[in-house]
Amino acid sequence: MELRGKLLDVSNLKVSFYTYRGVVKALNGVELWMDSGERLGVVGETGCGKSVTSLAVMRLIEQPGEIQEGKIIFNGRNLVELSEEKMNNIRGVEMSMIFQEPRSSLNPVMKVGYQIGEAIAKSKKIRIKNTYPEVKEMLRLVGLDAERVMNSYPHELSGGMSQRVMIGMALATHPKLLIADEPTSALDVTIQAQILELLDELARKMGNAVMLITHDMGVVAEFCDKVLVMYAGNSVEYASTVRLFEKPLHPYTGGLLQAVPRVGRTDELKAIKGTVPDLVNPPSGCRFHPRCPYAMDICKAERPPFVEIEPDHYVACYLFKGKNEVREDG
Ligand SMILES: Nc1ncnc2c1ncn2[C@@H]1O[C@H](COP(=O)(O)OP(=O)(O)OP(=O)(O)O)[C@@H](O)[C@H]1O
Repeated sequence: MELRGKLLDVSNLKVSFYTYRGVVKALNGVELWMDSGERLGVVGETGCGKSVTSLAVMRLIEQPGEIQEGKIIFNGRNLVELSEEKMNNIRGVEMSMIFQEPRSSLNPVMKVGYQIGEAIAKSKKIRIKNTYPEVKEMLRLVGLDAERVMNSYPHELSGGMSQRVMIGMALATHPKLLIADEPTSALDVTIQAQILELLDELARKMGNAVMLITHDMGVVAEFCDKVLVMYAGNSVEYASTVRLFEKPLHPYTGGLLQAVPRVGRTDELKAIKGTVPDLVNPPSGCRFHPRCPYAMDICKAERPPFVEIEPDHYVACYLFKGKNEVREDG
């Protein structure tokens, strides 16, 4: 099988959660890929499966959830098939993750320096006390007063400082991939910009790829090379950021972009009509069809495949076939 991304290539990823309400079919065949050093933005409305996708890539889906099908090829290995022991040597070493709530990922009763030291010790198989010079350097790199922060407990740090610590911890092992799940959503607006700038600078310096999960298209425009748009557990559009903003093809992407506020814009923001579907009983065929102004009979019957419409521009929509646009009323 030819890989679409040299670093990461996720295909037909299906994840379900077995709840008292029924089976939540959260991911319904997600397609996603990345090259080394690339930044991919993953966007879509709440509940579309962005977080579940990133957790699945880290193999962190827990009960009642389960990866049911698909491949996650990372650096030449299919993570779906790896033992937990092997996965443990990859997680936090070759790929790391940062979350929206930095403090919830830090251990409240351990000093920050020790926690970063632990991460480095694991990846280098050395003792924690031998990691301190590196810990200090990392804290300096993320713009913190190393001496002070090393000896602090998480509750002594502000939200922005904690996120800096998390970034330092995630990058201390020089991972090939950093997954950032809404890393700035819980922070003040001014701090958000600083954290993004820091991520940008460090990823550039260290050359790691970044998967950025966000609902903010402005952040995507600024930070990402490529964008994946998800809807109700499916990949619906993938393109370079420039191309996606210039020529969105999927009706859902069009709606998402129209919902972005822009300076100087006087027309009313058009949110996408309708609501996200219940994933216990998702719509048949294309899960977007009940909200789509262009829905045809086939959209209700069959799930559209994710196909390349023009070089490096993929869409899952029956309005487009191969390289010819066939939308008639758009
Ligand atoms: N532990 C769980 N148990 C049951 N359902 C879950 C669980 N975790 C996620 N889901 C379901 O999986 C779907 C995808 O959720 P996910 O958190 O990935 O969405 P998201 O796109 O990241 O949303 P948000 O932007 O709100 O973070 C949702 O329908 C959600 O309810």
